[in-house]
Amino acid sequence: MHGTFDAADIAIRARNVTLSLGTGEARTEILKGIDLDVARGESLAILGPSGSGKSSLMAILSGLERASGGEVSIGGIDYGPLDEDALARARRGRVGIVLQSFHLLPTMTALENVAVPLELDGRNDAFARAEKELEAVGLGHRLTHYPAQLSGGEQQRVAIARAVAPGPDILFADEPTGNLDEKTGHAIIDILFGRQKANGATLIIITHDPTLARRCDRILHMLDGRVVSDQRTADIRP
Ligand SMILES: Nc1ncnc2c1ncn2[C@@H]1O[C@H](COP(=O)(O)OP(=O)(O)OP(=O)(O)O)[C@@H](O)[C@H]1O
Repeated sequence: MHGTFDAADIAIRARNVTLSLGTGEARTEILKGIDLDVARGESLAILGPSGSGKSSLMAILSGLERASGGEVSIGGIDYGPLDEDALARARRGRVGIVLQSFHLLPTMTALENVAVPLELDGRNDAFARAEKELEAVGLGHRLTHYPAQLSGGEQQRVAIARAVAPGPDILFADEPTGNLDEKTGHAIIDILFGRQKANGATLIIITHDPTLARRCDRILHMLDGRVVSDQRTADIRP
């Protein structure tokens, strides 16, 4: 396995992570023992067929969901003993997440969706910063629109602006270009990689796009709840 680093350089560490969901006969083993170290500042693409467990792994690594077994630590903090409040506090401002289903608040405008989390974090430049982030994703003209008044791709871009606005140490994105045309998709990816470089952030992207995967430092392939290959992009032949 690639990715064995000094403890201080590790952004994410997972050991024998398992996830089982459902009860009785419907109980399914979704993750079957994942071991993974991701270095600070590294970019990692997760590829694999539908249902292989990519989103489930991201949910656990980002702290949105609890593993059934094993250990997960982010930036040296062990998630296991933390209660929900402590976990939320540990993640706030340090972990940015862009999910497939955006999770925008329907009663807030695009600007408020990005600014309010910053405000809750105690930043007094929340609205100015949110406006800048929305301009960076090409939505300067949609600040006062509500999610229902935005296209899927525009909602995607609001979700990305919201995730990157606090300058997180670790950025997770689940198929960030899935709803975007090719040109907008490339622009969004440039923003994600730009942020990663500028902040020395760690970037983890689930994608079905091999070209996007190749822009990452490292590519992980999943199959049936397991990591079946883990390669540095520089070692992959063209
Ligand atoms: N709450 C649940 N109860 C039971 N099974 C679930 C639940 N959530 C997800 N699964 C199953 O877990 C497996 C992995 O799902 P996951 O969404 O992690 O896959 P994925 O690789 O991200 O797929 P995709 O590329 O389609 O998004 C799937 O077979 C899915 O049906």
